[in-house]
Amino acid sequence: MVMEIDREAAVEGSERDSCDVSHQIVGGMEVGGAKNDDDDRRDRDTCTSDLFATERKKRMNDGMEDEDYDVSHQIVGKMEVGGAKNDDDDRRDRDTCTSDLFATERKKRMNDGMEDEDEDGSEGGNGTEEEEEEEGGDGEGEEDDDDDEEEVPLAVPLVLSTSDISAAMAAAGSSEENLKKKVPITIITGYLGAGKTTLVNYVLTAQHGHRIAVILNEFGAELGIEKAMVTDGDDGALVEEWLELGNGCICCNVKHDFVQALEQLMEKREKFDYILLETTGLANPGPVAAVLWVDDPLESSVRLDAIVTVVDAKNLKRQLNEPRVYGTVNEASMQIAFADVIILNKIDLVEDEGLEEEEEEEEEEEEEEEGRGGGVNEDKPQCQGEAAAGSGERCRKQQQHEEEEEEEEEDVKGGLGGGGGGGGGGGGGHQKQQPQERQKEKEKEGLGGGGGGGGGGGGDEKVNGMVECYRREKMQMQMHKSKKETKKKEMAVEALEQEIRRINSVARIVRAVRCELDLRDVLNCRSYDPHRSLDGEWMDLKTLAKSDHSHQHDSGVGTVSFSFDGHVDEGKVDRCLGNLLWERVKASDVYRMKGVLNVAGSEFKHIFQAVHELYEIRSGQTWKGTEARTNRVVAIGRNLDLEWLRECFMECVVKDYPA
Ligand SMILES: Nc1nc2c(ncn2[C@@H]2O[C@H](COP(=O)(O)OP(=O)(O)OP(=O)(O)O)[C@@H](O)[C@H]2O)c(=O)[nH]1
Repeated sequence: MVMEIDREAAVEGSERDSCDVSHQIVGGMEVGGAKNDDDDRRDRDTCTSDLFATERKKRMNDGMEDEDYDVSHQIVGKMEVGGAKNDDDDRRDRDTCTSDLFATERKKRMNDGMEDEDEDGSEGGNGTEEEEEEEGGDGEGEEDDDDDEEEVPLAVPLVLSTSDISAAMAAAGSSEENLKKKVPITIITGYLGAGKTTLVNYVLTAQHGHRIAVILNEFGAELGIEKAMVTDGDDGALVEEWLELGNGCICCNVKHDFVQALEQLMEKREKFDYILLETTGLANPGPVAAVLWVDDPLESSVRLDAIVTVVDAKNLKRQLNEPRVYGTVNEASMQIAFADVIILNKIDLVEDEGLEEEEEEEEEEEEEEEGRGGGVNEDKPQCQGEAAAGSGERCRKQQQHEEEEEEEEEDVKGGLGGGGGGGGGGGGGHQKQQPQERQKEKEKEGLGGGGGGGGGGGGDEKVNGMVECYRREKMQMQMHKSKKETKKKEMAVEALEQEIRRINSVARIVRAVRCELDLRDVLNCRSYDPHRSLDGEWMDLKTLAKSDHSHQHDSGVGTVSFSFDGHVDEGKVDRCLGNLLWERVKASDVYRMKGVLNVAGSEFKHIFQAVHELYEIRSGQTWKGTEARTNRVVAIGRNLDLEWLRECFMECVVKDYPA
């Protein structure tokens, strides 16, 4: 089953009253005065949202759980718009969900050849002007250019089985072909100053063979600034098309404008084959992603490729812990939560803050070990091959000590030999020799007598030796220091990755400086492609969900994953997902979800996915003979309770289902 949004429908939703649309859907339904003005978007949104919520609640009350889980169908028959409209408690903007249903309806109607039937769900309902136009239309569901004559999308039952999908595919060409026709769009999000523009510039100037259109979302006052920062190349050669969205944040007040602007951009689609969308630093990518996540193979001309979140490695901790008004979520956490790919940028600026203690302890341990073993430590600087001369001071003292010893010996010998000398200083004076050898040499020197003046030369060599010793020691110290620094930095970066993982345990993390990375990490990721093998998606989904798992950041945002056995009732899972995403039971807020289901009566794995308030359940590949038919679920959101979520899903398991 697919719950999706249609951009056209969304445009319609923004251009006219959504309640009006609902009115068309349900035929004789009373919508009250909501139809009139389009100056009050909030009312409209509430209205459409409530249509959905009300219907769901009603269905539950009516004990319809065991019926066909055709939510949209039920809505057509049972919506009560008037009362629902005033439910101010529902803060969520569900207009996308309703748009989605409307679009779905229209598609289904086309597939079913129902154009001539009365769709309004109320017998004998009056056909509206729009419906009449649609009936007389071309059957392709094309929008009429004239606003006044726009088609009205309708809600209908939608149960996509594999055969439905195959049929749709066959009608539209193969999925691969179709996918190619769609323009991929990558959402680039990230906190203020994280490096989003740097990434856009990097992509634009790299070799990838794409003709790229860039969409920039800026706050009104900044309009033009962001564009000026993007490298456009000579004569604008690097950017095929621009789209600037001002007047606010794309995730809230310019969402509708965005959809419209995107439509206009798509009219020039022959000029580009890839879109990069850079959001403002404070954007919540969820609603935008939901708008773009149009998964039907027939309808959309764009496909959401991936949400790429750029993270500022230097400031991440501070940003994640920035206090927020109670009940609201830190944008930085949200952006990480929604990500398919996270670029941990600016790692050149990562400092080893907070690691001193750990590091000192480590150092102490090393030294202790050294003291115990007395052996050579490769990391430690050594003086002229001497083992474990740990510091310049030690080197100097050791050398001084050896020199003094030598001088003493020489004095004695000089006295004995009667002819002073020191015999040439033995090439540097502090070379270590076996005592016996040294003794022999000294004896020779003494016996040879004379040789005065050689001592001076020996002194020079000693100085040279000292210099050489210090030079080597300095080099070794530097190497040691840089090794230590690299190690500390590595530990600091790992700590940041762990922090990210506590929020989103499944996104791919790519480290970068100035966003220089392998372009395959950000382009054509196909993160939302239902035909892609599960192995490649949210990389750890398979392994992650094998055992129950719950990570949560201090902000309350985190990842939970679990698995369970049994055959599930798809309809129940559908309702379960609806509840989780729309009802916010137990104050939970699910941002992203993915999973594999073992659906009763099906030989196919069913893959479900949720983004913001939209979700889909699709049948995928067949279960292999030897494969364990385990249900697996991964969810990212706020205040997620593993046990409770697990229970919700477990309730969907069909009891006594034959093995
Ligand atoms: N040292 C360092 N600086 C970086 C790196 N990446 C980006 N910068 C710098 O960080 C600053 C902000 O980068 P932008 O790309 O403008 O960041 P942004 O996310 O687009 O910023 P806003 O649009 O203001 O939210 C610029 O001065 C960049 O040159 C990096 O990896 N290391």
